[in-house]
Amino acid sequence: MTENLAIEVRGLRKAYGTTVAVDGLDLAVRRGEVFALLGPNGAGKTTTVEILEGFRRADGGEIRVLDTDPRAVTPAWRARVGIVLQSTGEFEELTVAEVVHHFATYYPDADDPDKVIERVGLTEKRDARAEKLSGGQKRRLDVALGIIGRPELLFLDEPTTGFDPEARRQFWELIRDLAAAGTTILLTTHYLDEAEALADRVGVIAGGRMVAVAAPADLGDRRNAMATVRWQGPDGPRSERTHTPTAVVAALAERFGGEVPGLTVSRPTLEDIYLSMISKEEAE
Ligand SMILES: Nc1ncnc2c1ncn2[C@@H]1O[C@H](COP(=O)(O)OP(=O)(O)OP(=O)(O)O)[C@@H](O)[C@H]1O
Repeated sequence: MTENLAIEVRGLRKAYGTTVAVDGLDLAVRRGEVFALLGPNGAGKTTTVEILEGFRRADGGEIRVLDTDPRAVTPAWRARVGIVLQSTGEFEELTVAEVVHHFATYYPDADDPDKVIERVGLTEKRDARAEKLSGGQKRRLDVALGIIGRPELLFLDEPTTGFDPEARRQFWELIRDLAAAGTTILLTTHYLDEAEALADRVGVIAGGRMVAVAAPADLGDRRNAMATVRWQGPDGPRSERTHTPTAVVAALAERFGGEVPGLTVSRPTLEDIYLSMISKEEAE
């Protein structure tokens, strides 16, 4: 398998009874990359991620995670991988500081627990019991537990669900810091702006298969998608879809003899592209 890949998967398959959750999925995540998995509810994202984490057994396929098949993992491999699941909450009685200090003892080269508590923005809550935390604060604690072992590879399953906008921005900064320090990150998210803000590449899963992989700016040939030019005409709002928005704007500027009233130029957002991709897949 290829050396510079943190994750390499070919032909992954997993069924639950007659439900085929993952149906021949391929995935390659480079070392040091932030990779976001997108896909509708039930597409197979969590199943895939949990197989990569060694928590579920695949029915078939070749899988390498940090050069190891997760069907045969060792404690040494576990220590190199950080995991933030969709929900935890087994440590309700302990304080934030106690939980994080406790988890630090599991790892050979753990980070400083107080530093980690600060990084996730829980310093003010360090002595609060986990059961007293708000939903978003619990999620931050989950993230602290995912990164306390200084993982080479971090899995984040819908990490910012329940975060307020400020907490989300802080979390994004944390992810950028981790990525800048060389951590490979695989995240699943339903927030397209999050994928766009964080991911080097996104992979779209539909019906248990990978249907597209690209940088967010390139997904679905987005860079070359038609632009829409809008402006305020004498009789009301006007718009024109075009591959050459600059030429349209130049012509408008000439026609108006200067500033064009209400001028905007827009291209499809990542969400627009994603939704059209998914509806095409569902139609097939
Ligand atoms: N433990 C299980 N037993 C039976 N079926 C399951 C189980 N886990 C998942 N499935 C089914 O497998 C399919 C894929 O589910 P999965 O949780 O992997 O999707 P997902 O992409 O993570 O969805 P979401 O965005 O809702 O989290 C779904 O049809 C789901 O109902």
